[in-house]
Amino acid sequence: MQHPNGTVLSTEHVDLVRDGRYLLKDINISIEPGQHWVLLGANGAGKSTLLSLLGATAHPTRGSVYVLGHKLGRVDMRELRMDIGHVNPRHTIGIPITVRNVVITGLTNTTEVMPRWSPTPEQEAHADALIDLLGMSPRSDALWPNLSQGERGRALIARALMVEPRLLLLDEPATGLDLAAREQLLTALDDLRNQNPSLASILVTHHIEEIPSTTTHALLIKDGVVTASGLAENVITTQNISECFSHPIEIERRGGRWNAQSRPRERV
Ligand SMILES: Nc1ncnc2c1ncn2[C@@H]1O[C@H](COP(=O)(O)OP(=O)(O)OP(=O)(O)O)[C@@H](O)[C@H]1O
Repeated sequence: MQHPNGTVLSTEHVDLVRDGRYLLKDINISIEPGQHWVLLGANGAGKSTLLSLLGATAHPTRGSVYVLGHKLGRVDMRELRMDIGHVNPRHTIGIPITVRNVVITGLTNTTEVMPRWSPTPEQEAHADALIDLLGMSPRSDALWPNLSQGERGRALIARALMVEPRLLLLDEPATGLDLAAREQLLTALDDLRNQNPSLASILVTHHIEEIPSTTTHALLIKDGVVTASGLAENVITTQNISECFSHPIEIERRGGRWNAQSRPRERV
């Protein structure tokens, strides 16, 4: 394995081509422990495609991707994925299992608790601690089909954390949440990051209001090309966001969070 303080993730001149079309072009990023990135871009910009490379679920057509010290293509991707927490709100669980068991399945990366397998008391205690961290203790025994969208989102983050990942990937975690549920989720993320100073994370969204205040860096992507990347306060600006979304948008930052408002086009 690699040095504990090493770069968590990096890409060098990465292209991803499908059916003769560039979905990603010349992507260069480097993510260190303790950094929390947001990936912003319009529909179809390439955010999920980039996340699938960074989460070791796809290979680049050209260039190199290093995840947790391993170069993709020279490592067992399945094993590598065990060290990455991946939160996908579209994760499907077809059977009625409890929140606690959903979280426990993070250890085996399965949709149900594996037959003839049971967690150790330490693993059970770890699951309970994560459920508590995400504010889900009162719903620990609730069945998955009976959970609200917001409760599911928080349960899935706890599930992703079971393997104590060094890298947490969040693909539009606030999708479908109402205002209160979104705010609870963002607070839970901020708490999680404060309690795990070496954790690195990447959050994908197209909503500026869904960026947690603990975000340190941002990457803007448009048509598969990075249009800006670096410290969040330098990247999430009126000019950069307007260019990335091809629309005049006014950006404001208040209390660590960002707001976006359409800016009327200037008359010519
Ligand atoms: N396997 C594939 N083969 C061909 N094209 C693909 C494939 N996967 C994605 N695409 C295309 O690549 C582009 C980027 O898709 P991607 O899902 O990464 O965008 P996104 O930024 O996550 O969009 P959204 O915000 O709508 O979720 C889209 O035009 C999509 O249709």
